[in-house]
Amino acid sequence: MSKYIGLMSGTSLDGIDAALISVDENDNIHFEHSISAILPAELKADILTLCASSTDEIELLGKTDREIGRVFANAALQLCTSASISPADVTAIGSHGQTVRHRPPDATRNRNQAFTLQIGDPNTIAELSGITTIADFRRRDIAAGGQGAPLVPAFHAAAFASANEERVILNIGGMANISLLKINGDVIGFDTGPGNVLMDSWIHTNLEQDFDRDGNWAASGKCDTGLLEHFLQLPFYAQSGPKSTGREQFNQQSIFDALRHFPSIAPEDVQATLLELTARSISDAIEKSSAGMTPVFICGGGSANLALCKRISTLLPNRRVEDTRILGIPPDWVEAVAFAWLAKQTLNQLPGNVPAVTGADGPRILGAIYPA
Ligand SMILES: Nc1ncnc2c1ncn2[C@@H]1O[C@H](COP(=O)(O)OP(=O)(O)OP(=O)(O)O)[C@@H](O)[C@H]1O
Ligand SMILES: CC(=O)N[C@H]1[C@@H]2OC[C@@H](O2)[C@@H](O)[C@@H]1O[C@H](C)C(=O)O
Repeated sequence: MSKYIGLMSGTSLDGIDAALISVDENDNIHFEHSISAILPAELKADILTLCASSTDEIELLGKTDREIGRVFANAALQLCTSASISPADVTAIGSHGQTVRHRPPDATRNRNQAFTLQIGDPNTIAELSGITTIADFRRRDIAAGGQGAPLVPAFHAAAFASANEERVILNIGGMANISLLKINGDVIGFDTGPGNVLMDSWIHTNLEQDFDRDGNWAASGKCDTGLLEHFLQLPFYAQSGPKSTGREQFNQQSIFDALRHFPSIAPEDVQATLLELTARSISDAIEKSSAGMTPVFICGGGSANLALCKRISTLLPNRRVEDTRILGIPPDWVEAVAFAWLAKQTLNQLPGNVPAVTGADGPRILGAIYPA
C-alpha cells in the first residue's frame, strides 16, 4: 500500500482540505483520513486581492506564494499527526495550490495566449513537510492546448465509474463541474458555471456571512424571473465543452452589473435567484449531456446546501440524486482525494488529464515533482 496526501484550497477560500489515501497493488483507492485546516484571514484577504483583476502585484504574489506553501505544509503535517502516521510513510503530496487567475483558451483568447496560475510554493511544501510534493497540475494541459480544468473527471472515472450504469458526478465547489462516466469508459466533463461562489458573495455583501447555511436565506426569498433570465443570457452557459471558468467571470461585480437593470429586487430575492441560477445551469448541463435516467452523485461543499440540492433534484425529476458517500468518498473530500490520486499518477508517469474533457492535444503527465 502506498499512501498519498491531497491538499486543496478551492475558490471558496473556506480552508484547506487535506485527505490521506492509500493505493493498493491493484490500484484500488482507499480513503483513509481527512482534515480541514484554517486559511488565516489575512492570507485569505491577500488571495482575494490577487484574484481581483484590477491589482497585479508581483511582491504580493511572491509573498503569498510562499505563505500558502507554509500553510499547506502545515496542513499536511497536521493531517499526518491526526492520522497517527509519520511523514516518512507518505509517498507524495499532490498540492493543487490556490488558483489566482484562470484564463483558458476561449472565444477571446487562443491557445497560445491562455494561462492559469496556481500558487503555493511546492518547494516550501517539500522542504517543511519532508514529503515529495507534486504541484502545478494544470499548466501542462494548458500548454497542450487544453483548458487546464476541470481535472477531477479522470479521478472520478478511476474512483466512481461503473460497468453497469452510466453516472454523473457533480462537484459543487466555488464553481461547479460535472463528469459523465459512461459504461464503456468514456468520460465527458466541463465546468457548468457558478457553484457556491455567487451565493457566498451575495450573503457576504449583505449579511457578512461566509455562506448561506443550508440555503436558508435563499429559501426565504423568491426567485425573480427577469433577473434569472438576464443571468442565463451569459454565452458561457450555452457553449459546449471543453470549457472552464472561475472568479474572473463569476464574481461580486457580475451580480452588481446585473442588478443595475433590476434595482429594486430585495436582497433575499436576489439570493433566491442566484440559487435558482446555480441549480438551473447545473441541471441544464446535466440534461444536455446525459441520458434522462442517469443518476447524479454530488460532491463538494455545495452538497451541504440543502435548498440547492433539493432544487437540483426537482429539476432532474427522473434521476436518483445523492452524494458520493454512497460511492465510498464523503462529498467534502473528493477534490483533495483527487489531487492525492493525481500525485500518484504523475509519480508513476501516468497521464492525469482527459483530453476529451480539457481539449488538450492528448494525454499528458501533469505537474512537476519536488523531491523531499
Ligand atoms: N451547510 C452548508 N450550507 C450551504 N453551503 C455550504 C454548507 N457547507 C459548505 N457550503 C458551501 O460550500 C463551499 C465550500 O465548498 P468547497 O470546499 O467544495 O469549495 P472549493 O473547493 O473552494 O471550490 P472549487 O471546487 O471551486 O475549487 C462554501 O463556501 C459554502 O458555500
Ligand atoms: C482553475 C481552477 O482552479 N478551477 C477549479 C474551479 O473549481 C471547480 C472548477 O472551477 C474546476 O474547473 C476546478 O477545480 C476542479 C478541482 C478540477 O479541476 O476538476
